[in-house]
Amino acid sequence: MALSFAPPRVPLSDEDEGRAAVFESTAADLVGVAGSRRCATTLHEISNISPPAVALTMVTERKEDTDSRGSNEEEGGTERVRVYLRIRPLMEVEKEKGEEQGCVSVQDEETLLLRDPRESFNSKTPERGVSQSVHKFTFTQILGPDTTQQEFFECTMKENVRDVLLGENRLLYTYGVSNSGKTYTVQGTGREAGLLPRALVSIFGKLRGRLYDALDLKPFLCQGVRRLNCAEVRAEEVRRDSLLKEEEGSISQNSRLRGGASVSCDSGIGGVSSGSCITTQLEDSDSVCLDAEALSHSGGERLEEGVRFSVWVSFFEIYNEFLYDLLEPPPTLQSRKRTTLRLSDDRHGNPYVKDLTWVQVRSAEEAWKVLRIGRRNQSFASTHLNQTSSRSHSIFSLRLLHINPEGESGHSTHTSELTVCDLAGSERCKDQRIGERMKEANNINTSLHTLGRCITALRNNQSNRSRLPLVVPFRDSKLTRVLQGFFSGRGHSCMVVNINPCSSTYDETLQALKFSAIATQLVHSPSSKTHVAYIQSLLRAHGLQTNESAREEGGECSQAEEGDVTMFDSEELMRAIAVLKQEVQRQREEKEELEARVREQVCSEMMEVIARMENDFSETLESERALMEERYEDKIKNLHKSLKRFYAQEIEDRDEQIEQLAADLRRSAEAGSEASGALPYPDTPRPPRRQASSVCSSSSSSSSFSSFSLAEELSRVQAELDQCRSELQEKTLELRRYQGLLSLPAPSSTLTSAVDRKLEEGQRCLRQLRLDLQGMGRDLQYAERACCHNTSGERLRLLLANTDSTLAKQDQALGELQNSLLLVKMDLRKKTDRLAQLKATSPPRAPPAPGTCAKRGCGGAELGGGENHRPEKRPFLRSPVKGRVPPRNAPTTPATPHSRVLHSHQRSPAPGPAPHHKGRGCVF
Ligand SMILES: Nc1ncnc2c1ncn2[C@@H]1O[C@H](COP(=O)(O)OP(=O)(O)OP(=O)(O)O)[C@@H](O)[C@H]1O
Repeated sequence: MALSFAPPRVPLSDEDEGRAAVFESTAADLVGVAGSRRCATTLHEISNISPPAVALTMVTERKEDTDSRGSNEEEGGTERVRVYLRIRPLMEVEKEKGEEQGCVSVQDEETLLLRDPRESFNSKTPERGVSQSVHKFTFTQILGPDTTQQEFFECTMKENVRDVLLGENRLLYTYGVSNSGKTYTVQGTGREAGLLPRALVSIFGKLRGRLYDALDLKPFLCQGVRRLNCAEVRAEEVRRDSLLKEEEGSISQNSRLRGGASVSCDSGIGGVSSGSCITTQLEDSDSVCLDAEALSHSGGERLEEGVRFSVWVSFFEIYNEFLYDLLEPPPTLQSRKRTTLRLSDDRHGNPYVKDLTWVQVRSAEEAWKVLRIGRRNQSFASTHLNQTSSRSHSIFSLRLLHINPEGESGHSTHTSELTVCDLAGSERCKDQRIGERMKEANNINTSLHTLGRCITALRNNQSNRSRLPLVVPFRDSKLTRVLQGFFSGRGHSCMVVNINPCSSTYDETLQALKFSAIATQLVHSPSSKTHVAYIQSLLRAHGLQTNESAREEGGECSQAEEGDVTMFDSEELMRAIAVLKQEVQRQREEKEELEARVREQVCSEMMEVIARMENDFSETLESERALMEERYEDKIKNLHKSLKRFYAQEIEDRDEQIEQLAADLRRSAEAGSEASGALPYPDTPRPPRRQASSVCSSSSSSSSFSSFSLAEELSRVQAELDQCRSELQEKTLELRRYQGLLSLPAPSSTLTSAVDRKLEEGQRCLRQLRLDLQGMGRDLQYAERACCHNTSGERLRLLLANTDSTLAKQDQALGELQNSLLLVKMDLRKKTDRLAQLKATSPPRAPPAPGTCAKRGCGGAELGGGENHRPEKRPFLRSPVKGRVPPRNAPTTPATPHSRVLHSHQRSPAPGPAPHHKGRGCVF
């Protein structure tokens, strides 16, 4: 087994450290809570109001005191609970069993490392997914297996003894797994006396010559009873009994146990003889060897002159949640049942054991004998872990009565107490197979668990002062009730954790250490004495004077610093309560104000944060928007470019077509001029206007009317117009030919002039049409631009309306043109009639010369002939909008292509190939 204070002899190799996780189960980091600024501030505030009560009836060497406490003193005067760890050595038997697996190693004086052994429950059920883990614990001090009892006493108990002599209350309790050495630590064996006998020797060594004569105690008790609590009153009774029956037995007159049991105290053996080592022989098999001289002179404190002491001891156990007085005689055969004791609260609310026997002792030996008697009555049993396992929690208490018979205010008293608690060892219930042992184990574990809960709750209350304090479950077990006072400000506690390094009890050891890790975080509760000074200062601050302060002013020595609230009479207490209520009210108001301020600040900060967030958000949005805009600009540009390209191509194609048509036109015109008798109608088939407009209408019925269809329509219209123009030109030429052929009489010249007028009108209309077409071209370009820049339907609709109106105008112009042509036709018919009349009246003419239009009846004979009389049967010019000339009396309805589509529910004719017009026989 490797255990030392130097760097651990079983160090973790690099490899190990890499593999094994270290769980810091200690409060090393949280220890700061104890000395945290908040805690320190709180206590500092209290100490401002109420300066710490200066001790007692003793003059102490404070410097040394402070030095010796060293780092345990936290800032602000708060002291951390001291937790010592003692590791017992492995026994030979245990070594033979292979219990030594190096699971316990000491890193330094304060740090312990536990590494899971192979067979431990912890390694089988990995914690946080780590199969083998190392646990780290920190303690006030770690004492290894080589530590002697004397060293351990010096380290742990000596300070407690000094404090008790100074008038403080102290508790030392041992905690650990069964068979870990708790009883050995407290009581010791053979020459290895434990803490308790050493403490007794130390105390009595200090009190040598200062013990109060028991017979003289009576007047003091009468005077000082006001200052004693119930337990002390009980002690007084014991004392009285003892005095009344002093002649009984061989026990010395002031050493009598209640209930008849007596301790035979042979002063010849037990006397504290100066100088050498003494041995108190209690039983043949048991002896304790103490260096009394060394112990009695080990402290640096100096007792105050004139103060005398009276020492009382008690010893009881908590077995299966029942309290038994260990100084009571064991049950006889007749009365097998042990008497149980009850717990009560004194008038200050402090629990005490009712009817407990207190024995006044005058020497360490007497006290030790009392302890040994009690130990005889204690419950021990053999378990699988320990041959003499304690089955109960045993509590040994020593009370010091500080008496100052020559004090200025008469007999002043003060009580201090040293309690040493040897807790029963925790163990696994399943290991106990006997019913009684199992029950004991259950009760032991339950009470230890409650102790753990109390310490955890205390720790939480100390570390989270802003929250509502948790209820500390002291009442859940007898053990915690008995020890309650030491955790609530009546005194300080100190814990000794015992462990054995056996691997078989590793899991229990780990649990015990985890519990102790919580205890290391505890801070001692402020002394209840400070309440007295606090109340006094409060009353003084409110201009109220207590009797105590009046006495002080009268030159009397104050006892307030030593006393508790009982030193105030009821009136003073009522005043103090009223003042405290006011104080509570004031603090509540302050708190509310503070809360309101904090809320306001939080609100304003939140608003700022929200405003900042809003700004950031809007900036982000803005940048996003700019980015999007940029992106869409690019997209629009690209679209614009591609549209431009597309329409440029379209326009190019159209221009080509126009050029082609123009070329065709020129060719046909040339052909027409060459062959004057040729038919005046062009052969080029032309899609009917109506169909074109229907196609246009059908395309316009689509909601996504595109400019492409407009362009198509436009090109189609343009083609038609070109065709019309060419036909018109042809007809004009034909007319001129007719004019040339006819030598009209004078009255006919008026007719021809009218025809000319009409023709001019037709030409004007054509010009107008051309202009409209140009306008449409412009609109088309504008539409293209609109498509590139703004594709909104509204603008398209506007363009469409413009185009429609242009088309309507065009239709109208065409209609007018048609009318004009009809008039021309009528005139021509009249002319023909006139010619026929003229022919009939005039002499026959010579046959027409070759080359004239005999084929088409251009000659006079033909003109009057019936078979070739087609001109009057057919229209002179096909209407570009077939059937679109409304009847004269037809109602005026919107007739634009777009409006037709919008206002009509008739299906548009399906777009198809333009019907081929068969010659000039087409009827409009
Ligand atoms: N520091 C030590 N040095 C030598 N032996 C020790 C030490 N500590 C304990 N032992 C021995 O270990 C054995 C068990 O010790 P002890 O009875 O004190 O354990 P325990 O914790 O009180 O057990 P239980 O809780 O069951 O009562 C005893 O034989 C004791 O002498």
